[in-house]
Amino acid sequence: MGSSGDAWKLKDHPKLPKGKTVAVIVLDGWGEAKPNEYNAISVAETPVMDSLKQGAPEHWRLIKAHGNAVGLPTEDDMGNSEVGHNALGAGRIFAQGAKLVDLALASGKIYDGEGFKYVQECFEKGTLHLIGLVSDGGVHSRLDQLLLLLKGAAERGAKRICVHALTDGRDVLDGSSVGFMETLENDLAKLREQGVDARVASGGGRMYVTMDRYENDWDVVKRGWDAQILGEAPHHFKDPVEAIKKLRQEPNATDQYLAPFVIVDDNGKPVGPILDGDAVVTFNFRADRMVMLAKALEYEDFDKFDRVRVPKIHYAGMLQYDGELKLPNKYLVSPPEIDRTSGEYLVRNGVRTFACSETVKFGHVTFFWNGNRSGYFDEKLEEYVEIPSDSGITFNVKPKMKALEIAERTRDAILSHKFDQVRVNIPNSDMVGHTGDIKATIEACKAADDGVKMILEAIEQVGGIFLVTADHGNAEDMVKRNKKGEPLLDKNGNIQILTSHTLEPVPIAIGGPGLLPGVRFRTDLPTGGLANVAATFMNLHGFEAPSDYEPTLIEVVDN
Ligand SMILES: O=C(O)[C@@H](CO)OP(=O)(O)O
Ligand SMILES: [Mn+2]
Ligand SMILES: [Mn+2]
Repeated sequence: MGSSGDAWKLKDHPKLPKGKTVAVIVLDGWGEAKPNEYNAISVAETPVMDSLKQGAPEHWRLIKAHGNAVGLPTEDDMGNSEVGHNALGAGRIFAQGAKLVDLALASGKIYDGEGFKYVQECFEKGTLHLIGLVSDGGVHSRLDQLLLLLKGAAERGAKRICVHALTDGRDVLDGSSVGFMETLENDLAKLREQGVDARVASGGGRMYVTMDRYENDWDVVKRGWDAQILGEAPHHFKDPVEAIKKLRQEPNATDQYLAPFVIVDDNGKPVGPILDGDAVVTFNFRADRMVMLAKALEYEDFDKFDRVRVPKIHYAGMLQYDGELKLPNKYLVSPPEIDRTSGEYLVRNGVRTFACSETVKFGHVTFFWNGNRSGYFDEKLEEYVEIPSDSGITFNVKPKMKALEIAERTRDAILSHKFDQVRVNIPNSDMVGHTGDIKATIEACKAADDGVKMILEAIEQVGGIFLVTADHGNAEDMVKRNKKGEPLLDKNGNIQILTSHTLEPVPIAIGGPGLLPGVRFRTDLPTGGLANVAATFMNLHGFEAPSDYEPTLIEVVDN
């Protein structure tokens, strides 16, 4: 595609005009649930979002943001930013990494590919290292996939295997890392009985070790490098379950922020630094938080931190994390091929596009939005602005994050009249929601609402159109619940805080002075989801969406 201009040409919408400035606002982690004390969004002062809701059903409705609607394996899979922004930007539902890996493992095809063969070359003499997130969250990785991969690799000749485990507590309950590590240890023990020297070699909390994203804080990746590659960490343990239990007792320790540790033998020597001749697989399927480590492992010219020692390894990702950068070069499962995104179509039809967020979500409205592709389609027509995020803090400390700055830059972009589409991600409800701090999350939701207000005011001034939605739920439910929906208590009688995303639907609202009076949400698409949004805003730009896109959510009635 793309060689001929005609292939990209979008049909004019029969009724809707071109040339209106359209603001597409994504509130990250903003779902819809019944008001109650654990619904930070309902408790927070959010006059703008509340007023949009008054527009239901014509200009406000709910859409699905989890499970099959975003290409995840089951309806029990909560949504996440990767699949959410992929669906929003691509306008179609693609089988996502989680599902593709499931299929490749079930069919055994994962072992037939070039990627596995490449790592397999090291099995005779070297160690196979598996680095990734150990939980059943299903957002970045899944423990059951890791266990299958361990078994499969052992059956195919791996004699020595080291797992470098990152603890979660963000997609799953805080404290659950102990149980996941026990499960992993159990399986490793079985492999040891079969004569495979299989063990955990290092660990640390995902937000403090390895899994930074969008180059917000390279120290995070360095801490992982030191533990995983060099075998150096401030804490030494003989047993990984023991390690987690002990480190969780440190002040403010959580699964997400657990200090890095290495496992040592009876002589105090690290059991699994990564050495020349070893194989490495990063087993997360999701891209954003693996790209930085992949760069450190793969790039010869790398200057983000001193790697000290760069082992000669055979490295493969579970997936290729960045198709444009071909990073990593080798991978076990081919990623979804998300082509012909709305971003590319609109730019190729002359829509001048501005995208903005702060660092921790910047790639969401650029990279994920554009089908896991970095960079511009057309530099002359696009501008992507990244507001630097705070680093080295948990976001409950500064719940306003950069919402104001994002809104200001977006307002200025709208008022400049240089853009036809402005697209933003406002991260507060998600990033602060993940800390589990309800009070801070309430402040975060207010800050997000203030940000929306500023952007809508600018749209008002230029006679434009807005579309406000979210990528998945988070802040609308901060407590773990039983099947009846009642809050669950822990053994001390405290509520169990929910730090993860949810299965809730998300709102979508349209409006602004540029919206023709006859435009309203259709009533014949009750199960609409995030993938229906792209066709919707393409219409608002005056175009018909390509015929294979999920249908638009709007219709135009003659008044
Ligand atoms: O922080 C992240 O990596 C995920 C949760 O694991 O959140 P989001 O999908 O909203 O980016
Ligand atoms: Mn998100
Ligand atoms: Mn999130």
